[in-house]
Order: sequence, then structure tokens, then C-alpha cells
Amino acid sequence: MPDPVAPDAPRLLAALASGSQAVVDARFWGDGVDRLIAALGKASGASRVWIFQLIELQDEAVVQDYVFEWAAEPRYRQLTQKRFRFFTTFFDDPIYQEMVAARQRGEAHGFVVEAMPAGPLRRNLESQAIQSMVTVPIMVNGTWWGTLGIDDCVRPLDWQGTGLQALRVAAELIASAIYRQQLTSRRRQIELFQRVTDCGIWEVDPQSGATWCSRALLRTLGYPDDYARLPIRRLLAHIAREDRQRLWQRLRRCLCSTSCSWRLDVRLITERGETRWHEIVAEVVRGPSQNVQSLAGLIIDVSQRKQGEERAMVAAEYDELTGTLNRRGLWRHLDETLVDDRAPHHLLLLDIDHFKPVNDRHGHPAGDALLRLLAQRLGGELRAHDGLARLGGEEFVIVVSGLAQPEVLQIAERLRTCIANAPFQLDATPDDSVPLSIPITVSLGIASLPHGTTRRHGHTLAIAQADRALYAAKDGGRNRIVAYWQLPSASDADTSIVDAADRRLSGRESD
Ligand SMILES: Nc1nc2c(ncn2[C@@H]2O[C@H](COP(=O)(O)OP(=O)(O)OP(=O)(O)O)[C@@H](O)[C@H]2O)c(=O)[nH]1
Repeated sequence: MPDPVAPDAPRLLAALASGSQAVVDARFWGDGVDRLIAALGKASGASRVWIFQLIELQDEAVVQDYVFEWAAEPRYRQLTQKRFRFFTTFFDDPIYQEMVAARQRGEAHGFVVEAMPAGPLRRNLESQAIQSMVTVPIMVNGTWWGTLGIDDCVRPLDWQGTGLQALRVAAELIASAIYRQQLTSRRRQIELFQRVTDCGIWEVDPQSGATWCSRALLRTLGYPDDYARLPIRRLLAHIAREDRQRLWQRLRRCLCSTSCSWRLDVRLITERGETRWHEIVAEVVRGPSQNVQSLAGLIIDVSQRKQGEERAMVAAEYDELTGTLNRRGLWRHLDETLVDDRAPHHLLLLDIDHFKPVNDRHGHPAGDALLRLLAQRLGGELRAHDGLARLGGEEFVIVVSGLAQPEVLQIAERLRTCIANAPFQLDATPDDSVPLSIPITVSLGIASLPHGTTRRHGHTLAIAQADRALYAAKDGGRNRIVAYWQLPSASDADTSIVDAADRRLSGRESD
């Protein structure tokens, strides 16, 4: 066996210098690596320089891919050979298994094949006509990413000393190029993700109150991309006042509990002063003693979704013909209004007198137009927070709060007269070629919304009592008001009428 020769160290160091410049200058990191390994190959006089990337480390084998190569002559080329595409090497040789374990620790190996103990590894190298080999692991961010290797198929090269140190530096250079490339591609992914999803990224340090916001979020809020400090209070000032309280509550609840994530819709005030709905998605990172170490997440522009939800809510809770609340909307309005259990609440049931002849004489479209005008006129007489709903047909419900019985009777009287005193002016319809003036009257039944019962029962009872009062008003000649408490048979315990009202409210009774 000829004596091993050492590679020419000064030439290797010069190659390292020119190669490292190439790595720094290259627009695409792979081009720089190609030039570095070519410089190393030429300076060492070796047959081949290669880089394997680690794909998967298994219990019994390692899967790698051949990703870079420089060859002194075409006959030394292996990169294009199919057998090196995602190839698996089994640990059937303990020397190889130990080598893989050492690579994970960042250790290099140099060996002359003829001096190796017999076994699968030596046979493998001999089958490739390799006389000597050196391998240096490429450690990216402390983890074995792949291996830089040099094969000599002509001489036994001895890679100790300066030669090996030069290769270690080369592996470091390659690792930093890979790391830079990983960071760039991660930044690109984040930017793309933000552009596509209209979202920003944020992080809060609960100890110091310091925040970090992604560029997109800073831009949305009107700060420069590289804005240095944005204290949490300043960040929260961009949340609409009505939502800030909810957000604080959620933050406090999360800090006191063991929950790890939450979501909340808030209105965000953008740099242009626009208010846009955003969804905050938060993830809590806790330490070993459950203490909150950081709070981070996304803030996603959901204004389009909110508009859709609002449109759906309007469609679900408002009457298509008149624009007033429908039955479902009335239930929600009652639920919200009756939260204040101390104020008196009253329910007025209003029904057009002899509406059928209007339809019969002028046609359904004229009847519809009249219902629309009636709703407008009633709305004009009511306060913004009074509820106006169409139960169906020509029957409306009005909910008034905070007024005593005499005042409620006055309101009902005002509604009755404002309708009876001025006929409704209708445009010409297919049935009537001239504009119409239709006088109508309405009858009203009034009931108090009872306190101290379950909501559902209270609503139903009030509707039933108002219905009974309305029936009395119709019976008494129409165009009049009757309050349930004025009826001789009035009794809060009268539940026989509730079932009928229940049917009416849940729409089981035909309109
Ligand atoms: N144009 C129109 N008519 C409706 C609508 N819903 C119900 N109606 C009509 O309203 C009329 C209600 O008639 P009735 O229940 O007999 O009551 P009325 O004629 O108003 O008589 P009283 O209530 O007893 O004073 C019927 O002709 C229904 O067809 C609607 O959405 N549009």
C-alpha cells in the first residue's frame, strides 16, 4: 500500500477563501456551494467532492439524497445515478452505524480504504473504487443536516491537520448558506401567508408588556415597518373602545386559567381611521409551573365574513316585506330588552281593521305597499330602541320599555290616530292605473310583560294577553285600544290562552 499523502494545505486554504467569497456573493445559495466544492476539489486534487442531505434517520438505516457534486473527470460522476436518489443505507456494519452516530455529534472522519477492517462499508467503498475518503457533517443550527465528503479514487489521501480544518470551515460556510436560505424562505412564506390571508402576527411578553408585530400588522396600524417599540397599551388603543373591555376580560381570564388558546372578534381601527372587524387568534405558551411565558398569535381581517354574517342575520331576523323585525327578531329583541328586569315593559299587538277588503278591491300588491307604508309610519312614531315586528299578515307587535301604563296607553293612542287621521297614498299598481288614497284604521291590544317568570313563558303570556285585549278591541267596534288589565276577566294566572299564543309565535298557526 503506498504511503498516504497529505493534501496541499496552502492551496486548500486559498480555495476556501475564494469559495467562501462565492458563497457570500451567490444570488442562489446553491451556485455558491457548487463553486466552493469545485475549488476544494481542484485544490485537493481529489476525484470527487459530494454533499448528501439527510432525509430521514431511522432505527435500522439512514435515508439520504445526493444533492451536490464536483467531479475531476466525467467518469467519477455519481450524482446522476439513480441509485443515489433518496438512497437508504442500512446499519449492517457497526462501523457505519458508529459513524452516523458521530456525525450527529458533528464529528468528522477520514480513512484510507485499504486500512479499514473488512466488512460491508469497506466492500461498498471498494465497489466504487474509492481509495480514501473524508467526511465532515454539515450542522445547521446545531442539527445534522447532511455531509460534505471528498473521495479519492487514485491516491490514499491523509486528511488530518490543516486539510481537515479547512474542510470543517467549508462545512460551516455551507451550513450558514443553508440557514440563510431557510430564513429567507420562511420570511417569504410568512409574507405570502399574510398577503393571502389578510392577517398580521403579534407577540406579547406578559412580564414586560413589550410587543412584537409583523410588518403587515404595523403597516395596518400606521407604524413604520421597523418600528422599535409598541407597548401593549398603545397596541390596545387600536381596538375599538366597545371591544377593549371584552379583550381585557379575555386576557385576564386566560392568564388566570390553564387554557392554551382562544379567539375573539374585535373592531380594529386602522391607520386610515377605518374600523374593520378582525379575529384575534391567541396561543399561550406556559412554563413548567404553568406561568405564562408568552402570548402570541394572529390577527385576521374578517370584515368580509362579518358583512356576510350581518346580511345573514338581517335575512333571518327581519321581515322581507316591511323591513321590521320578524318573529325570530322579536324573540331576540325581547330577550335583550328584558335583561333589565326592573323596568316596566309592555307589548302592543296592532292589527289592521278590515284589511281583507283592501286586498280584494285593489289587489295584493297594493296590500303589500300599504303594509310597507304602515310599518314606516309606525317606525316614525316610535323611539329608536322600541321594537317593531311584523308577526305575519297584517299584525304587528310593538315593545315599549321604561314607561308606566298611562304613558303606554298614550303611545297606543298616538299610533292609532296617526293611522286613522291620514289615508295612505299608494302609487298606481297593475290593478289600479291611478294613485290611490286608502284610509285605514287599526285596533290595538296591550299587555304588560310579566316579571319573575321564565323569559319564554313571560313572552308567550304577554302575547296571549295582548291578543285577548286585541280581540276585545275588534269586538268592541275596531279602531280602538284595549289593555289586558282593563278587561274584567284579566288574570295573570290565566294560562289557558298561552298555548294559542305559543302556536302563533312559533308560526305553527297559519297567518
Ligand atoms: N297584501 C297582503 N295581504 C296579506 C298579507 N298577509 C295576510 N294578508 C291578508 O290580510 C287579510 C287578513 O284578513 P282577516 O284576517 O280576515 O282580517 P281583516 O280583513 O283585517 O279583518 P279584521 O282583522 O277582523 O278587522 C287577508 O286577506 C290576508 O290575505 C301580506 O303579506 N300581504
